[in-house]
Amino acid sequence: MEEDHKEEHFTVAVRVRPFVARELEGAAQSGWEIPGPTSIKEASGERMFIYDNVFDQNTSTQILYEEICEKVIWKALQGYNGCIFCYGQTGSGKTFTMQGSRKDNPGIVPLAIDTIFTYIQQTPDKSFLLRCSYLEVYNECVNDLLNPNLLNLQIQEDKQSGVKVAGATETVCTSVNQVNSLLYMGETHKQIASTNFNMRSSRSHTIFRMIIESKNREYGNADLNVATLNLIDLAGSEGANVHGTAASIHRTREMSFINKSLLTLSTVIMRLSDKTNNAPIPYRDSKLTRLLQPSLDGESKVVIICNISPSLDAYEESLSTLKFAQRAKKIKQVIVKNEVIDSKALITKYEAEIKTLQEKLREMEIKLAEEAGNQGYKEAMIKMEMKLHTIQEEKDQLDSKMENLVQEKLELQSELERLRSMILVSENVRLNTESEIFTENNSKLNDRRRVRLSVMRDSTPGSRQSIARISYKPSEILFKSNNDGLRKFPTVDESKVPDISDSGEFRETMLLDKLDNLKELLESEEPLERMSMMLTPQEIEEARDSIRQSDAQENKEAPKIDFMAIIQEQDGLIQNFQNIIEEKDEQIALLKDELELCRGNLARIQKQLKQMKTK
Ligand SMILES: Nc1ncnc2c1ncn2[C@@H]1O[C@H](COP(=O)(O)OP(=O)(O)OP(=O)(O)O)[C@@H](O)[C@H]1O
Repeated sequence: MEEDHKEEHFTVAVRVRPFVARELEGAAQSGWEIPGPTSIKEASGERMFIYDNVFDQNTSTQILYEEICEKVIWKALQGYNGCIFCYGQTGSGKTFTMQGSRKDNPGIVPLAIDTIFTYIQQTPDKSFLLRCSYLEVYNECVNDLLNPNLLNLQIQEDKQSGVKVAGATETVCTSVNQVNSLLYMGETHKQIASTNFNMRSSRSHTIFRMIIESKNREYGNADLNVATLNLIDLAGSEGANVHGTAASIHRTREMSFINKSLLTLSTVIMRLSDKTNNAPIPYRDSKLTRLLQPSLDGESKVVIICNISPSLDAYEESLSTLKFAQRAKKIKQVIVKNEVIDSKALITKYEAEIKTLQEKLREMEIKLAEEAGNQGYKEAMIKMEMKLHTIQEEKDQLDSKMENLVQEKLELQSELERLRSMILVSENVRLNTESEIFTENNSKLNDRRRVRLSVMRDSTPGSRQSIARISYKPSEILFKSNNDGLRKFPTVDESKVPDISDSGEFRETMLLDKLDNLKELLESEEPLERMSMMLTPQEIEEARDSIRQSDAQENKEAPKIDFMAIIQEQDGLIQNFQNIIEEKDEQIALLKDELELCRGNLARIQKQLKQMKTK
């Protein structure tokens, strides 16, 4: 059940009716003044009372209803119990306020019926069930006003449905007219009698009860609310001397029951207003308070309208009513909403709640998926950027490797060119070698060649490649050694040296002549001395050493040079270079493929990244 603490739920109002004809016939002296909308004061004294509302003689029931009653009806339509009752001495205007005159001054009951049906009409998303009963408590008996045969009905109580009148007629009403018919029928069965103060005095407490069931159409029986609205017209209290001697025993008995029940009501109200008193509240002391218990002990929105006569003649009764209202004013009420605990309705309600929760869950799942998607997207971006970076690095490395390979290839090609030029030199040598082999009769030339080779060998020990590195200059012969750079020997008169570009045997003869001359020069001391102008002392010494070594070698049998082997070795070397170049070419081709792949990946990843960033 849902509690509602926000509003004041126990409203106490005072209504002062106008003077009636009977009173106007007399002095019609006013006993009360109404200084403001919430206060009432003794006309001839200083006593003043404050309530939630004080309505003067000129206030219509319609205004009173709208001010304090309509909200109770609205609450009942939302599932909160409501109770409106009129309290006051006989002839003070209770019935006028509660029932009114149907045409000119409708009372609270018809106005409430109008409100209920108008609301039902204007609320298509809800369905309602309205059940009406009309009861009276007369001489401590509960009678059914809708069925005069149902008298002295039993009040039953259980935790589930609260206080109920067993067997009371409950008529399902579907229209205003139907309810009005019921009211009319009930009033015909009411205990009415003539009193000194009222020609048609209600001798019973009447309770018009409407049970309003409402449910939201969408959820079936879920959210089924049931509210009980009690609209009570109490019998008027009377003083013992009211009927005077004319009062019959029957009327005295009536009066006794009325006063007793009103006294009990007054006690209950007093106890409810005094929270310091923990004694049980005497609801059971009267049928009226038993029936009103659910409304009074905190389950209903309650409005008490205390009706008084304006006349000074009724001062004591009016004062008594105002005191009762003062006690009631102290009651603090917290109301609760009644929801049906029917298992079927509960299942439907839980199903509706599950459905709502499932929808919420689905919404959350979608949200989470979107967030996860965003997260995944971010992670994918980071991964791709890292991959892009790695591929970029790989590409740079491949570029640099490729550059190195191309450089190596160029160097190799250059070396190959040089080797090829060597071949040319070797071929020349081969030609000479062949002439050496096949021209046996040219012994002088043969001797000279032997000498030349000997000199060359001595000058470049252990290196046959150095032979290929011999270079000719007009003024000197240079022997380039792998180990110690150049050894320089001066030639004879430069002007007489023929142009070495001349080919053939002449060039070789000239060279051999130069060598012969050099040898001769080196063999004598004198020429060496003369050569000192041209050579440094160290060079002269080196030349002498060379001659000595040469002499020593001359004594031995000069080894025969295998020119074919040298040439073959050169050819092998060239072949090796060619192989290496081919290998490099293959590597370059592979690298090119890899680079192409890298470029493709790079472009793809960059495109993906661009797409992701534009999302
Ligand atoms: N506000 C009012 N304006 C005009 N007439 C009123 C008003 N209140 C009451 N009356 C008239 O006063 C008379 C007594 O009113 P009513 O019958 O409602 O008193 P009551 O408190 O119900 O009395 P009882 O307890 O004896 O039934 C009626 O004639 C009624 O028309």
